[in-house]
Amino acid sequence: MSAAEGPLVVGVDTSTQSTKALVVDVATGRVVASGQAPHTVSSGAGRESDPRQWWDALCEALRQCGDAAREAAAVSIGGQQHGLVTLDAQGEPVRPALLWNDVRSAPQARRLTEELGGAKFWAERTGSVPAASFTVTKWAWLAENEPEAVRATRAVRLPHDYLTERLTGECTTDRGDASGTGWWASATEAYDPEILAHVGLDQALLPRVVRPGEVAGTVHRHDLPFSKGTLVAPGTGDNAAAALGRGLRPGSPVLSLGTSGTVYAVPRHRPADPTGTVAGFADAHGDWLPLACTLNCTLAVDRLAALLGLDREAVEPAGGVTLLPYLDGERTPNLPHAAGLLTGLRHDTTGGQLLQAAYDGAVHALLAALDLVLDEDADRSAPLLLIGGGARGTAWQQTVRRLSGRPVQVPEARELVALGAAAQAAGLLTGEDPAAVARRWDTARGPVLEPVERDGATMDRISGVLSDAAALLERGTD
Ligand SMILES: Nc1ncnc2c1ncn2[C@@H]1O[C@H](COP(=O)(O)OP(=O)(O)O)[C@@H](O)[C@H]1O
Ligand SMILES: O=C(CO)[C@@H](O)[C@H](O)COP(=O)(O)O
Repeated sequence: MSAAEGPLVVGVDTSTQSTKALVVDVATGRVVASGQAPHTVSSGAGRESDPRQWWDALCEALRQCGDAAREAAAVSIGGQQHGLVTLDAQGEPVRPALLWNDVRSAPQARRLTEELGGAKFWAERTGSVPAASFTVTKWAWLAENEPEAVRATRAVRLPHDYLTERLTGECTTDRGDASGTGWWASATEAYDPEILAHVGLDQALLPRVVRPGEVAGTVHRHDLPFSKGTLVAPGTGDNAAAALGRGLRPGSPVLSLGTSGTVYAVPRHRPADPTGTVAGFADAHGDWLPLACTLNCTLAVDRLAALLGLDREAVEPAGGVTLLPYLDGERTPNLPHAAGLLTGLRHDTTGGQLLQAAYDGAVHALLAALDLVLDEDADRSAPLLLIGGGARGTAWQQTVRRLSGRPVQVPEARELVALGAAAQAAGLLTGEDPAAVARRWDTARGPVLEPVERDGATMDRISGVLSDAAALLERGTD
C-alpha cells in the first residue's frame, strides 16, 4: 500500500480553521497519505471553539489517511498557540476554548502588565509582554467574567496539550507552546510561581513540560487507527512546529500567511522585547523563536474579496488607496479595539484596487515587524520563506515581493506545520535531531522568486495612515 522505504510517522497540524494529518515516510520525507477536517470558530464578540470538535476533526483526518496511519510508529501534534482549554474533573471542557484571536482579554493584558512590574519585567521574565492572545490574559478574563467556570476547572491545557493527552492519557505540554502562555518563564525555563499566584492559578492544574526529544507517552486508545504502543512525541505550537518542519537555521526568516500572519526567525540570544511587538517564544528544539503575529491575514483579505464580489486574485495596483484590514482588532500593531479602516477613496477607485490595498495593509504589518524580529546584523536580503495557506496565492506572493523587495521562496511542501510535527515524531524513532530530519527531507525545496524593486512609497503611506489615525484605531467602534 504505502510502499514506504522506512517506518512511517504521523504529523498533525490542528490550527484555527482545520486539522490536517500527514503520514510521512521517515526515510524519505514522502507524504504517503493525508487527511483534513474543518473546525468552526464563533463569530461576534469573542473567538471560541469546542475542543471536542478538534478531537473529532483529528479522528476524521486520521480516518482519511486510511491504513497508512495504522502502520505509523510515532505521532506528534502541532497546534494553534495560546488557546485556553479548561477541563472539569471528568476531563470534559468546562466551556469552549478561548482562542488566540479573541481580543476580549485586552484590558486584562494591560492590567497584568502594569500590576507585575511593567513591560520590561514581563519581557525579561517570560520573553514577552502580555497581549490579549496570551493564555494568562484569558485566564484572568475568565476569572473576572465567569468565576463559576474557573471554580469548575480541574485542568488547564493548550490546544495541542488537549489532543496529546487524549491520545496518551498523560498531561503533558512542551516548552514551545508553554512559552506562549505568559506563565512560563523563559528566563528559568519553568512555570513562574509569582505569575501563577498573581492570577490565582494552581500549578497542579497545568501539564508537565516534556523536554525536546523526550517521549510524551504512547497511544492508549483503541478507537483510533494506531497500533497499540505507538509513540507520542511532545508536539508543540504551530509556529514552532513549522520552524522544525523547515529545519530552520539563523538568518532565514519565515513569513506565514494563515488565519494569523506570523513572521519569525531563529536568533542568537533569548529574545526579550519590552515594546511587546516581538513575542520571545521558545522553540521545540531547545532554542528561541522571536515572533510577531497579526490577527488579520488570509481570512480578512478573503472577507474583503467576498464583500467586493471578487476572486481573491482579482487585484489591480492600489493607487492611493489605503486599507487597514483590522477586522478582528489587531495585535501587531497593538490595537485590540481597532476595526478596518479605508482611506483614499475616489470616484474612479476600483474593487480590484481596494482588494490590493487589503493585501498591502496585511503584509505591511508583518514586514514592519520583521525588522524587530531579526538580529541586528541579519542579512536583510536573504530570501523570505513564505508558508501557510496564503503562500499558494499569486496576489500574496506578489505583494510580499513588492513590499519587501526581497527574494521569496515558496516551498513545494504545503503543510510545514504537520511536516514539522512528523519530523519531531521521526526524531523519537531514529534518535536524530528533528531539524536535521526536516533538512534531510528537504522540506524547504521550492522555487525562489527573484527580488523586485521595493515599493517603499506604499509602506510609508500605510505607516503614515497608521500614525494619523492612531486615536481612531485605539478607540475602535465602541
Ligand atoms: N490558493 C490559495 N491562494 C490564496 N490563499 C489560499 C489558497 N489556498 C488557501 N488559502 C488561504 O489559506 C487560509 C488557510 O491557511 P492555513 O495556513 O491552513 O490556516 P490556519 O493554519 O490558520 O488554519 C485560508 O484562509 C485561505 O484564505
Ligand atoms: O497566536 C499565534 C502566534 O502567536 C497564531 O499564529 C496561532 O498560533 C494561530 O495560528 P494559525 O491557526 O493561523 O496557524
